Amino acid sequence: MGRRIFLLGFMGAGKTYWGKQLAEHLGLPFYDIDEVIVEEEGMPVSDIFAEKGEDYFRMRETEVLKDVSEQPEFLVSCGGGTPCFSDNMDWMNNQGITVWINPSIETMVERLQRKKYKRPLIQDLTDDDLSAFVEKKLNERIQFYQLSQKIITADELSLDYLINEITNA
Ligand SMILES: Nc1ncnc2c1ncn2[C@@H]1O[C@H](COP(=O)(O)OP(=O)(O)OP(=O)(O)O)[C@@H](O)[C@H]1O
Ligand SMILES: O=C(O)C1=C[C@@H](O)[C@@H](O)[C@H](O)C1
Ligand SMILES: [Mg+2]
Repeated sequence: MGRRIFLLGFMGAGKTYWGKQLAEHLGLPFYDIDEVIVEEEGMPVSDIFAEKGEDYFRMRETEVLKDVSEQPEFLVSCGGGTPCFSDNMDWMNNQGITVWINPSIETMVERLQRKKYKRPLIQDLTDDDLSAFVEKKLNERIQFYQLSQKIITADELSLDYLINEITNA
């Protein structure tokens, strides 16, 4: 089984939520790219965007991705945009198994409504605008996400199901 795993997908897909549990279960070192950047920068993602700009964040995201993939084994939870910038998607596909967590738009929107403030791209949107934004942005990003080696589309996931899917990838 591949012991170098990248979870990717849109904001609210559950990359962080499932990544932590999967890594613990599989006994793999866990890295959440957003969390590593926040720790290194000493400020939340929304402050990095506001104070240093999105381009700076994207540069740090690529650096952290490449740093963590130096490890022999890992489970990496990407940020929502990680696969869509620089050569990150090709890089990940060459380094390990890429798994796209792709629940329905409704599910992601519902989750994001509760945690908007953490995510600079959506923090100023009304709930009505959020759904249209997710649909449009997901459409732009699908070209990257769909290069994943494994695609998980079920809305109701369980740890056992995910482990089984990833083990078979
Ligand atoms: N299967 C699930 N059941 C219930 N809640 C979930 C589930 N998956 C995720 N959540 C919740 O939805 C929210 C978003 O999930 P999470 O933070 O894992 O998304 P993400 O894919 O890491 O997004 P981002 O790209 O913004 O980092 C969190 O509050 C999380 O606890
Ligand atoms: O989808 C995105 O572009 C983002 C997702 C989050 O994980 C963070 O990386 C940040 O809020 C940007
Ligand atoms: Mg996350």
